[in-house]
Amino acid sequence: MIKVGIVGGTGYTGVELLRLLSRHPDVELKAVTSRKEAGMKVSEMFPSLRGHVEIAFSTPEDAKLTECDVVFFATPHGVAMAQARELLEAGVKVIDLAADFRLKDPAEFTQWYAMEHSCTDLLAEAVYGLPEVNRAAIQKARLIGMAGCYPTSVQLGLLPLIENGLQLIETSGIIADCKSGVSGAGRKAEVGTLFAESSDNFKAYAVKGHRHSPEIMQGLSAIHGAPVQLTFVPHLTPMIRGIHSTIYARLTEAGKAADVQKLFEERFAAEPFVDVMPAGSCPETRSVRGSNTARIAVHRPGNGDLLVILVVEDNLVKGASGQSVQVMNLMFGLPEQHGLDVVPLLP
Ligand SMILES: NC(=O)C1=CN([C@@H]2O[C@H](COP(=O)(O)OP(=O)(O)OC[C@H]3O[C@@H](n4cnc5c(N)ncnc54)[C@H](OP(=O)(O)O)[C@@H]3O)[C@@H](O)[C@H]2O)C=CC1
Ligand SMILES: CC(=O)N[C@@H](CCC(=O)OP(=O)(O)O)C(=O)O
Repeated sequence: MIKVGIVGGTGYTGVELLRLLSRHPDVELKAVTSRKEAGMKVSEMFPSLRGHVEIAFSTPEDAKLTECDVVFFATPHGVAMAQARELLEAGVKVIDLAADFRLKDPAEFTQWYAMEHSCTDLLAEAVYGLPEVNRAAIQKARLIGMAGCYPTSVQLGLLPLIENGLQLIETSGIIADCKSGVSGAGRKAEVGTLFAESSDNFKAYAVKGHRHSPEIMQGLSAIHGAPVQLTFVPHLTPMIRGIHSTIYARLTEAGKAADVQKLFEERFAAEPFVDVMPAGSCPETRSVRGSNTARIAVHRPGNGDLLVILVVEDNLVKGASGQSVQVMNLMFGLPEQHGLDVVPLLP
């Protein structure tokens, strides 16, 4: 059994990890932390886990994390980088759901996250947690910086078109118009996520620049092998879960001649968690709710030169906790689907 620790078990991604790992056949939950709720039984705080999770929250200091095989950080940015070195030195694998190990350039990290990076020497070793791109490296890794929620959807939507230098779309001027449910902002109290503020309302935010822009461009440029430029605009929608990304890209002459539907179907045919929908489809966020699946549809309106790619995912599952369980499975040589065989919840 893999001994698992979770730092930050009271947040939305933490409780989602608990939900998934409690059904995982190869996992033993050793420690779940909360500074505020230490001592309380997990199932007392989250009755949905009664009968599934028996342990109580402990403080990060009392949690005996060095006795685990792997520790997930479901914490705000800046927490994992303070503890990663000690855990790695104790032989514990680290999976950070926050952004501490996503950006390779520490100056860029400081620019977007307004804090110094405290272990820049680990940045080169850290592997970006997006299995459809980095599967082989993840299998060998001991430190993972999980892909962000929006960046997962945008990179999956563009992957088949630009991989390994492919020139099927113009690699500058791409637009990613993305919408997220409110759980994307986390469980902490904030005015913007109050019911009266976020329900019956719809708005863009961070239009001037969102911290996922550099992550998306770093990832796409690595996939392409040359710079990729994109404008990313996030929106807050009155849903609880879900991300819907609409990506606009201009086809090159080679792209106009290609069968893009077939290209997507073939690229993702062997991927357990990416579903390419039939031509003409419009995927809905509720078709992936609670599951680790991303669904993609490709359109070419009016047979023109603009490609429109639609991607939906559950921000808390494929966008965070589910994908990190997928990554854990790869790191421990387990079947990728273990613990993730969940049918989406309707309505
Ligand atoms: N929500 C989403 O859709 C996604 C979130 N993420 C990322 O995952 C991380 C967690 O997000 P989310 O679950 O939404 O956040 P929440 O705000 O819901 O939860 C944060 C958790 O971290 C704990 N925590 C806060 N500060 C510290 C600290 N200094 N040391 C130890 N524990 C701490 C909190 O518990 P306590 O204060 O009691 O210790 C709480 O359990 C974030 O970095 C986020 O960016 C990634 C993808 C998607
Ligand atoms: C709706 C909402 O507020 N979403 C968050 C993104 C989700 C998140 O927490 O960020 P990571 O994926 O980087 O970990 C935001 O825009 O800041």
